[in-house]
Amino acid sequence: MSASKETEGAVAVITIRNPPVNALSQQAVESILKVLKEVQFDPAVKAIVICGENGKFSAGADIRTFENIGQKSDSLSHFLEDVNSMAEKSEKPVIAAIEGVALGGGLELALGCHYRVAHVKARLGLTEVLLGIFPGAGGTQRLPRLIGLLPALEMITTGKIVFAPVALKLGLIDSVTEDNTIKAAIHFAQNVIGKPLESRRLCTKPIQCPPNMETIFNDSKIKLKKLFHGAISHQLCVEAIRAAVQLPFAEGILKERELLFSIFNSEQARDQAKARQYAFFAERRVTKWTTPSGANWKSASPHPIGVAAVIGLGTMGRGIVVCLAKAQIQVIAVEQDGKQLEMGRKAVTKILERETLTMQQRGLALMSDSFGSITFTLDFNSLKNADLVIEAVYENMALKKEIFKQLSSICMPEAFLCTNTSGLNIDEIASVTGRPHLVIGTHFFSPAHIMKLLEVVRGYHSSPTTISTVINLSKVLGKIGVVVGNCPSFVGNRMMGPYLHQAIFLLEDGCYPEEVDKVLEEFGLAMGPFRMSDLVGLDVGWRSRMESGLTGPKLLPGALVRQREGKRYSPLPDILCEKGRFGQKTGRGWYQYETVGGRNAVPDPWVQNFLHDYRKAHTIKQKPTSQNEILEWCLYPLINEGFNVLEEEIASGPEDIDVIYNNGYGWPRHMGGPMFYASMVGLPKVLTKLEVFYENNPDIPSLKPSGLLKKLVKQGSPPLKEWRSQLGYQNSKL
Ligand SMILES: CC/C=C\CC(=O)SCCNC(=O)CCNC(=O)[C@H](O)C(C)(C)COP(=O)(O)OP(=O)(O)OC[C@H]1O[C@@H](n2cnc3c(N)ncnc32)[C@H](O)[C@@H]1OP(=O)(O)O
Repeated sequence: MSASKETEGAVAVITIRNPPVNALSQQAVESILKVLKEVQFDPAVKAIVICGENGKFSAGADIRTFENIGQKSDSLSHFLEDVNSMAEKSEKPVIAAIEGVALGGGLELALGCHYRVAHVKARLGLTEVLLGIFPGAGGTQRLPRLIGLLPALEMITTGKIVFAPVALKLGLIDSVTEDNTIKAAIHFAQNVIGKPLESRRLCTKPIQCPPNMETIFNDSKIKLKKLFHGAISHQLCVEAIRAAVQLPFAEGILKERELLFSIFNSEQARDQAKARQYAFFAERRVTKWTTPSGANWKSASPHPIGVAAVIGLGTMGRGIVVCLAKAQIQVIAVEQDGKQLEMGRKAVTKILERETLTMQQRGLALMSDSFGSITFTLDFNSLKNADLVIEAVYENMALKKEIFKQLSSICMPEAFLCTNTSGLNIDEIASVTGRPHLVIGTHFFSPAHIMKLLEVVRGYHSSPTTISTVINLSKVLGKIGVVVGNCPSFVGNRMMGPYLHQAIFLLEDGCYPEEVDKVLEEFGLAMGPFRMSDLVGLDVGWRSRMESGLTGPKLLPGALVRQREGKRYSPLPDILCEKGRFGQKTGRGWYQYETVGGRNAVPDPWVQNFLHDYRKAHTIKQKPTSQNEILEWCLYPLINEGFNVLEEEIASGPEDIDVIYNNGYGWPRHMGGPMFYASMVGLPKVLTKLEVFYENNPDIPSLKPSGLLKKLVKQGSPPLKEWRSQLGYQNSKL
């Protein structure tokens, strides 16, 4: 953890060294300061280049030291600003040579330099806000001065990362190179020796501001509130940028400091920051997967995938083809019906065209000159060339088994066979093949080319190599793969079950869909349960309930309307489906939409009358329900199911569940994930509430508190990072 200096003629090169990403720890910053001072006073040095070791400039402050949030990151920013200020005031030109990443404090350091030279593949951003804080080392004051108010406002308030070509257009950097960045920066430095530096010092630069600034700031705050719900740091960013506009630089720096300090002084803001930082490390933690049998990420090496095949070109299949092609993997896309194949081809081509445009706008055209080639075919035999096959036909066990039987005989003996299912039994599918160890579940989320989550479902026989290969593939696809066990609905959807039932019971008891959705959306969920159900399609669950005899022709005669096998049951969604109200796809569901396929959910008087009549018919008394009761009634059973999932070793740790919810189910990151949220609320409180709920509703089994939750409370509610040790994964070799 140090910074070192070498000289190249009259140019001193300071290299930041703190593997793996040259994070700016206190020690690293001290070291940079020391070397920077040294070269200032060395008469042989006429210019200074600052770079990072191993192709990475710096990923910003060392987040590992933030655990003590309130002291460390706050003082670290002040300290880093001292370095930035020293570089800025230097009488010798200082050039940042940016390779890999310049993020957070890393970019703030580069902003303190007089010039910035970056490699074409470098990524730059002030990402602090995504960790619940904001740039506190001059970033909010310097960036608007460099690139203008509006682009700076966007970058700082959203944590947006830009690639070097875009950074060049924005004026964030001065030069882009495809060659050796440090050499290019040294060359650049030699050319600017002796040139006046005053105009290069951002602290002296005025900000170009549009006349309607107040409107811009207010609109920005409203937009951020919608986008990030109750997240405080985004709002504070706007205030800091307002200070940059209204105050001289030195006073702006003080205001930035004061606002950053206010985060550490507010319990809510501090909790949000902790949640976001936890979410960051949870995503890294899940890559170090482990299984109950003791296999883990270290015990197997992934196989590279050159050719992948996708069977079925419905919505999911098309999305999967797109993400494989974008990762430059050669794709064989198979359909059994000519018309479907043609529709699939057109849809994939259209998505890829859109993606190309987006990439060009993000300045990525240079890097993605080609997608992986795609062969669209009706010929199943072409699958013999694939290293890995992803079956993505609709959810029907008989059909999937038929396909896997064929795959077993057509594919190379070492080819991996994946099934894209949201809940079917992986072992049953694997059982028809001669290679169950190479069979695994890959639960993609819709739209598959956009959603980051991939639930990787290990079957009983899935080998560590198979798991490792698919986890590696998820990374290649830019996704986060989370290894889960094989049980009905796996982790995410299984936990959704009790949550959705609870929400529907609220409608029986007197609430309306929009009321329930509002509470959960204000909590921060991307969509409330009813808007989400309308988006997914109410018919999906209806079909599965008909299949399992809960409703429809298979329902046993004499079954009570609101009970199944002694458990509370609500027929409300079944009735909606019987009336053709499937959600957005039919223009009517829990809400009404302007058109079939419309997205703008409007409360529907028909639903309100229908609920009113239903309650009357079943003599249900309308109970007043507070916002807090709605929240606890819906979220605590979801969390409880999370504890069951952990106890049954379906998820290997709370982080796995939280990563699934943050990336697949629109859980607000500033709440960390459902298990983190439970730990913040306090396990005794969650348990007590569940006990009361269950006592009053013994016909709802999902309210019965999980054994693991009770055990943890009995043990004095240890912190979340210790829960894993209470699970059955003791034989893990981590
Ligand atoms: C000085 C105070 C002022 C400013 C405040 C800040 O700067 S806050 C920090 C802002 N920085 C960021 O938000 C960057 C966070 N990191 C990333 O986005 C990615 O890690 C990155 C740098 C793009 C690299 O991604 P990649 O996929 O290549 O690797 P991975 O994410 O697995 O990271 C590798 C290991 O490095 C650890 N790590 C990454 N960034 C930091 C960091 N800033 N501080 C500490 N550690 C960091 C990461 O946890 C991985 O560790 P491992 O033990 O291997 O899991």
